[in-house]
Amino acid sequence: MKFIEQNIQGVWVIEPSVFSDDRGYFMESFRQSEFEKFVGKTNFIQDNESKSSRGVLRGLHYQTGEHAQAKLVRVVQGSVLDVAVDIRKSSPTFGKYVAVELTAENKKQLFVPRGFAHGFVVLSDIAIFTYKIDNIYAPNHEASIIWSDPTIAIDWGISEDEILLSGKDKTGKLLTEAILFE
Ligand SMILES: Cc1cn([C@H]2C[C@H](O)[C@@H](COP(=O)(O)OP(=O)(O)O[C@H]3O[C@H](C)C(=O)[C@H](O)[C@H]3O)O2)c(=O)[nH]c1=O
Repeated sequence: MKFIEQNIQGVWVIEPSVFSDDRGYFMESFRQSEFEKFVGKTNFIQDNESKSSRGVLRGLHYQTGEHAQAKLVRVVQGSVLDVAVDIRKSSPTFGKYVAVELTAENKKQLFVPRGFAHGFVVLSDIAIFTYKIDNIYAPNHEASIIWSDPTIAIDWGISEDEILLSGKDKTGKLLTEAILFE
């Protein structure tokens, strides 16, 4: 299992070791001791899964204040471009983002720390997205930043007319209006 810190401190790409044979493959998708050696103490308490079709963009989401969530995300079918945006006002990388293609083939995972907005866009016909979070779902403390925020200027890798959004995501706030982290 390889841990590669990204160009924003605290954001990690994890590449599990895959053992293939004539039956298929085996891999450890998560080992707490290894994870904590690189990323630090994290207590994941909830697993989520979503299925989406090509062009669906879920994000940019986060939970505010003490309800903030760290996420360990991966794709088990298809492929997505996954994006984590630093929205901590005091961070030297405030407003900067990491974008990584996560696919069922490359088996890459992305660790998104608390203090980040997170989202992904589906690049394959179907994508099944599964992830661990370290703080319980708090619907009254959810917030969204619009996917097309001009200050962040994310290159999603697909044309705007292909993007499918929920009603909530169509009304995400600009970074300049959003509730941020210290
Ligand atoms: C997130 C969540 C949702 N729900 C229910 C609430 C709605 O009835 C339904 C769909 O929720 P939503 O449209 O917010 O799902 P996503 O757009 O996939 O939201 C997620 O998308 C991006 C990628 C994220 O990083 C967050 O984990 C999360 O915000 O599931 C729950 O019951 N528990 C939960 O933890």
